[in-house]
Amino acid sequence: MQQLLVGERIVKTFGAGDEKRKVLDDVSVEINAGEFVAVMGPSGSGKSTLLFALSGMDGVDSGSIRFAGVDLAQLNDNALADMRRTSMGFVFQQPTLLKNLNILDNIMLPSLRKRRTNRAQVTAKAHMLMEKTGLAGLEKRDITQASGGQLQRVGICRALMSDPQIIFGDEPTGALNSTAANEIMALLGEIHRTGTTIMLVTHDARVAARTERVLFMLDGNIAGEYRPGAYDATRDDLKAREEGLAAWLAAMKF
Ligand SMILES: Nc1ncnc2c1ncn2[C@@H]1O[C@H](COP(=O)(O)OP(=O)(O)OP(=O)(O)O)[C@@H](O)[C@H]1O
Repeated sequence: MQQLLVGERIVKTFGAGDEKRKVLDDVSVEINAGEFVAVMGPSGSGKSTLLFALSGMDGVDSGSIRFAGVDLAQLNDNALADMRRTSMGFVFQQPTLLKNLNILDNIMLPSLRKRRTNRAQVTAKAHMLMEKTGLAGLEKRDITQASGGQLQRVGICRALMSDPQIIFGDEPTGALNSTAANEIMALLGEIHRTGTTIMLVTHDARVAARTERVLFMLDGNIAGEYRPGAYDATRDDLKAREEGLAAWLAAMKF
């Protein structure tokens, strides 16, 4: 399989003097094109920091990050922002949406900010994504009137507008009840099946069990990895995957 994202010997510290803390401590990681990866680990182990570093949202002290063969350190701020906008999608625990815009406009907004935008094409694409993600009919709905699961779908549609090669998710199901979380994971599974690479930080073993590879972070490094199996798991073997992952996490003392 072809590598899409490669982090080598990443070190990242926060603070200074006595407060100085190495949050990423010589982390190396490779993500292949088309993979579905979860990052788990105790609170404060560096999961979000790793995600931010790999996506170029935050700089690192040392080490290298290559995305699609491009060393992020070689890009200036504009080129890096461009790469994030065109090739990466981001889904957070709570999507940052504008309250004075309806669902459709929230999905379209980042795409309309780009130069040389064809509004009709952007609108058609937003409608297509809303259809695919079960939001059809809610175009004009005020976002204050949408459920948590619907808002997360809006965030996912927005992330998909640029046809990203990779989607980074930081606890994308963290604010949802289990039904909505399952629906969002099913949706991410469908997106993955179309070839999009996905990397999710999650505390939820049921979420991680639906991915192909689970990285376990401890004290700023990857302490181990587990493969629940190929993604196209049936409902029947999901339970077995969850049990297998739970046993592995217990062995990792999580
Ligand atoms: N901007 C920052 N400035 C200072 N310290 C930070 C900053 N961002 C993160 N940290 C610290 O780095 C450590 C790792 O944070 P990070 O958010 O990566 O952990 P995490 O594993 O994602 O945790 P959680 O599961 O609680 O979200 C924590 O101790 C955190 O307080």
